[in-house]
Amino acid sequence: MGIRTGAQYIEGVKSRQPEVWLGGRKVTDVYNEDVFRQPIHEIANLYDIQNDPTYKDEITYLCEESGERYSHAFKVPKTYEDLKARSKLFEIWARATFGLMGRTPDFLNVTVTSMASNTWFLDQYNPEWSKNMINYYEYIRDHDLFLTHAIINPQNDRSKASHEQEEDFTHLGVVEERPDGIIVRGAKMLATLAPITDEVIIYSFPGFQPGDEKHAIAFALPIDTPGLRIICREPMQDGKRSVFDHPLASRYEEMDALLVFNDVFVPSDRIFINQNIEAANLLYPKTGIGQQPAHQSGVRGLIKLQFAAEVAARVADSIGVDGYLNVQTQLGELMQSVEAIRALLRVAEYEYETTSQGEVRPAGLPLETIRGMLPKLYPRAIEIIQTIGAGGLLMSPTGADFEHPELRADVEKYYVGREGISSQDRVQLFKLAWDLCGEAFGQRLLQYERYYSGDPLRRLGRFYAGFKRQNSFPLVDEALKGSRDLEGQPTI
Ligand SMILES: Cc1cc2nc3c(=O)[nH]c(=O)nc-3n(C[C@H](O)[C@H](O)[C@H](O)COP(=O)(O)OP(=O)(O)OC[C@H]3O[C@@H](n4cnc5c(N)ncnc54)[C@H](O)[C@@H]3O)c2cc1C
Repeated sequence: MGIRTGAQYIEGVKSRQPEVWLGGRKVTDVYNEDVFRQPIHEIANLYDIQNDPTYKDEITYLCEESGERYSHAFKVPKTYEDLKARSKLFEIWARATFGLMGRTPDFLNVTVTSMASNTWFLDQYNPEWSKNMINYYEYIRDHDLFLTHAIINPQNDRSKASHEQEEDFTHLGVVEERPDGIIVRGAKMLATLAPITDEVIIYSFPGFQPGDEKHAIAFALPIDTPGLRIICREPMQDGKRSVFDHPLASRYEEMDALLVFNDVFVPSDRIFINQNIEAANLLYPKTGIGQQPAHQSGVRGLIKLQFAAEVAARVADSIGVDGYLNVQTQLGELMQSVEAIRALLRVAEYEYETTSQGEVRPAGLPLETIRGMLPKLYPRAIEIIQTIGAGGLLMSPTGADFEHPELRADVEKYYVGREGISSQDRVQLFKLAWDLCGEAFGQRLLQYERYYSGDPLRRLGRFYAGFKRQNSFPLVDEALKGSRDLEGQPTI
């Protein structure tokens, strides 16, 4: 089939009935649920963009083998040009949501592509798993499917391994093996956008310990598989708020969910790892699924940071405070943050690495540096918007106030900005800023940037340990050599 349109994606959503729970109620019609409707249309827009003649050739490619056109997210990069083409896809899609939707289809499409192009890894354990992975990649590529993933165990007792949790199968695991598959029970988190996706893929961050065998699994299923329950977090908006009052929250809410598997059957051909601790722990580091999707996260994160920086600058300008040195230094700091991330991305792409299989990956060090820096730079950007907008962020009237004949003159007079900025312009801008920096919606966006790719603290610790393994700090050796006399003896 090749690339889908937005209408085809929506058709898919309408054709399914996943078990979705929202605020204590079972959702019977996902498409017509207020909270999901707009996000569904935002995702549909992405599929339409890839069919738009302006972008089509840039962000999709024609596969010589099948004669079909696929998204660049499904292409295994073999050259620098392939990486750049993929980067363009990430950028165009991220711009369409201002980087505010993190788990757009490209993220997991790249992840599965990376797993499938490194099946040498699964081959070592079981060639069937490897074959399943390749077939699954082809299936989601050919049908252009949208996946969610849940790779974290629920946050119960983090000081204990999966098999040590108070109750058996709190963490997802295999309860029964059958000739044609496995039955799984337990929970996994944190599946962003799950209710409006086509499929779910389950794998794990490394961390399984001896005794965790039954939990060490990886597989994929249709999102409406019987027994799979999706428990949504409390929505950040009700889906009915006006676009004028909540220009971002009303459009880009990415629902997050806990997945509960109530004795769910996983057919043999959808199993990628079955009860193998070593394979489950090494899948992440060995198959490039840290590095390749981090390319998408880096590009998307850059757009989001750039958006926040622009909002801060426009807020400052609109009320005439960007001539003050303290405001200028905050805005300057933000612009430099954006430039730093942009530069890191370019280095990651330019200094790409080629695997022994000939797959090209953006360089790991600069990508991981982005992952380390964004959890600090993005919250700082939000703090700067809060500081510059100050009390005005809380003072905006509503769209209904503008429309009321008795109030109209007041709201048009008392909410104007600097000369040339009308009341409505200023209020709209401040509402946009408040969605980003004040609303629960904005707080989730911040939490996303901190945690979307795991705990940033432990990542940073691992980054240093890895750096030390590969670097011997030769400059210090060189400097120490200088403190020796001409015969090479240490000087005192
Ligand atoms: C908005 C959002 C969207 C997300 N979307 C997805 C998604 O689509 N799919 C998905 O699979 N995941 C998703 N994630 C989950 C994300 O992967 C996890 O939040 C992340 O891995 C951190 O795990 P945790 O939240 O369970 O925190 P925990 O691991 O429980 O950490 C809690 C605290 O304890 C500390 N801590 C815990 N264990 C240790 C330890 N061993 N050593 C030292 N300190 C420790 C941490 O530093 C942290 O301060 C999302 C997260 C967020 C916030």
